Amino acid sequence: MIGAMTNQSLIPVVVNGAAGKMGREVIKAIAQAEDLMLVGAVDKNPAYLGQDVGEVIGCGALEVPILNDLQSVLVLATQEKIQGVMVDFTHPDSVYDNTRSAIAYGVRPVVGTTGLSEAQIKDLAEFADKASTGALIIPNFSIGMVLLQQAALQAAQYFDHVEIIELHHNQKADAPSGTAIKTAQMLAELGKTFNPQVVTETEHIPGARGSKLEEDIRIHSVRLPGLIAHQEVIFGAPGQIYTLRHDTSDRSCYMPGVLLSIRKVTQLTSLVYGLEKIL
Ligand SMILES: NC(=O)C1=CN([C@@H]2O[C@H](COP(=O)(O)OP(=O)(O)OC[C@H]3O[C@@H](n4cnc5c(N)ncnc54)[C@H](OP(=O)(O)O)[C@@H]3O)[C@@H](O)[C@H]2O)C=CC1
Ligand SMILES: O=C(O)C1=N[C@H](C(=O)O)C[C@H](O)C1
Repeated sequence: MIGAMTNQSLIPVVVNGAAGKMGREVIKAIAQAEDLMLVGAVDKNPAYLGQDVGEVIGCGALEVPILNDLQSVLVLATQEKIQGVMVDFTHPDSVYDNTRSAIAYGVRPVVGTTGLSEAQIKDLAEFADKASTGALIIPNFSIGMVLLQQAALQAAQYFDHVEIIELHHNQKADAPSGTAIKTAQMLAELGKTFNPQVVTETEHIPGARGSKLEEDIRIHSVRLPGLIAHQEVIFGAPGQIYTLRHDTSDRSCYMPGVLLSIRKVTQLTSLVYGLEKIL
């Protein structure tokens, strides 16, 4: 129980991508959280410009208009007594600039948008360090995915062969998914050699064997309407297959992780990559 909180003790939050699939869920979750206060909603979709974000998402007026200028909304967040947080669920093309802007304004970013390169994450980490600003980059906010990744790390102690299949709705802009990349990176960090080649392979159609990220770990991406977000990590050994699978059936599954991240980022002074590091 959080108890009676005055406006001055609430964490001010800006949501970027507020009218999108994830942004809408995040707005609802913030509106129901007693310790958070929505101070800004940003979206580039012109259909919603100037409209009350609560009305747009169907949860009743929240007295927060959807604006399209992130910088001016970040300024609003800096006028509160407590340092603000920006939650970003926008697009791979803009997430780097959005995150840099938030750090520059002293607003702590919680980044759910995928598609940042390793170099961009490194650069943002250095920028956050210099500014002593907490920042979170979380490719997947669901607890089920953290558990899958932990199980994969355990299984990797006993299996030398592994491939990843990620399956998403066909409105997804980036491939492979941020989650699949993070999963492959976590496996690679174990420092073992995966998938020793047993024959010389020829791809008669380029891409047939998927993309290869770290340590020869292949990722295969499926895009279909009807899917939300799914991932399999498949381990193979002579005579056996061990499959780990996570299925998302509703985007509400990400909200406990998003709320936790908003609260945790206020206690950080550097950038952290991955939900598993703040649980
Ligand atoms: N970390 C996690 O757990 C999860 C991450 N994601 C990631 O989050 C991102 C968003 O996903 P989703 O909500 O499904 O996508 P949507 O396309 O449904 O929503 C994105 C919203 O952001 C708007 N937008 C795009 N660019 C900008 C910008 N530069 N400034 C402000 N608003 C912008 C879009 O407007 P318009 O429609 O006009 O383009 C749209 O309204 C993706 O990268 C996805 O992979 C998704 C689910 C979970
Ligand atoms: O676009 C999505 O939907 C999702 N994107 C994230 C990713 O790229 O990993 C997280 C989740 O898979 C849903």
